[in-house]
Amino acid sequence: MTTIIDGKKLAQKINLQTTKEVAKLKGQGIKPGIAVILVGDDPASKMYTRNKQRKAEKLGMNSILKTFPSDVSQQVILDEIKALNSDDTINAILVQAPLPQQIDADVITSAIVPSKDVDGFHPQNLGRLYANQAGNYPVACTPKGIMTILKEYHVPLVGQHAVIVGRSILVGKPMAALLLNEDVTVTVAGHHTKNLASLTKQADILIVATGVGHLIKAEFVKPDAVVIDVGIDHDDNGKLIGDVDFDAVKDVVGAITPVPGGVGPLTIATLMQQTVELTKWSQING
Ligand SMILES: NC(=O)C1=CN([C@@H]2O[C@H](COP(=O)(O)OP(=O)(O)OC[C@H]3O[C@@H](n4cnc5c(N)ncnc54)[C@H](OP(=O)(O)O)[C@@H]3O)[C@@H](O)[C@H]2O)C=CC1
Ligand SMILES: Nc1nc(=O)c2c([nH]1)NC[C@@H]1CN(c3ccc(C(=O)N[C@@H](CCC(=O)O)C(=O)O)cc3)C=[N+]21
Repeated sequence: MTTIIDGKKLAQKINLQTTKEVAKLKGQGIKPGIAVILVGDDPASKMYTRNKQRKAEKLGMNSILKTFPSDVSQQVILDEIKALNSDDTINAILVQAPLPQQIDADVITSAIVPSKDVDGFHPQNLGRLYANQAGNYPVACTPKGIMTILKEYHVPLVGQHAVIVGRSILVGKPMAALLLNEDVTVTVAGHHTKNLASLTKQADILIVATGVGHLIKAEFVKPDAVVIDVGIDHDDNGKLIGDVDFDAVKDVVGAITPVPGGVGPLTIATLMQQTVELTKWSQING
């Protein structure tokens, strides 16, 4: 029997813990705050940022959304980040990807103070993750949420082979580091990878984050593998689909995340959880 991983249920469990943490901080006169910067008017990005805002408010946090037109200059965004960096009511800053061409994502990423970098994109935070440093620092929410899934479902990690398809700073690279830090053997594939199916078929844990709808078919997976589908795409009828052909793959593998209702809800729940963590760490570090 294939386990269909219930991301919504797990997200609710995390949100409940977050609500309790927020209440505790409230007793100390502290309210966690998150700021989201959205550039342009892509409808999907708008919807996600609105969802994040609503969730933050529901959990009792401060949430502000700063929107800018798609032709905004890089300097305007940098000035906004500077203001948020020194705003004591804001503990977490997220700049929604993708950014328009005139803005250099690397410059933006490095401008966010590492202690408010809720996406874990800042080179200092990424470096600490890759070095497997002890201590408190933020990690990209989607990979961190996937680790929560793997642990909740008691997926064996040590010595297992994970194949990650996709190598972005948002998902693939931090995912690889998190798994390496847990003694998993990791292979990372991208669009140049030869014989993708023969590679993914070797995976005990297969994590796919490409944005190519239904890239992974039944012949790409090993029986009993654990399949984590990060991708968000739409089919010809506008229906939301993942990177994995769910109906074809689900009967072959041991466990699988659906889209929707898998990784997505965990990303949002982890974002909120990490906003609270950043708030607590800022109290410790002053
Ligand atoms: N559910 C959730 O919570 C989240 C979902 N997403 C979704 O996940 C997907 C990926 O996001 P993100 O990482 O930001 O995307 P990017 O576009 O930044 O990266 C996509 C990656 O996929 C690789 N890729 C593309 N096509 C292929 C292919 N045919 N075979 C193998 N590899 C391929 C690319 O390889 P190369 O580098 O070689 O070009 C690249 O590394 C998107 O659909 C996004 O919407 C993202 C974040 C959170
Ligand atoms: N700086 C930055 N950080 C991000 O984490 C980030 C980003 N930029 N840009 C875009 C991607 C995409 N992303 C998603 C989050 C939640 C769902 C989600 O909740 N999905 C629901 C479905 C929602 C629907 O119905 O469309 C689900 O899968 O169940 C999806 C995608 C975060 N991203």
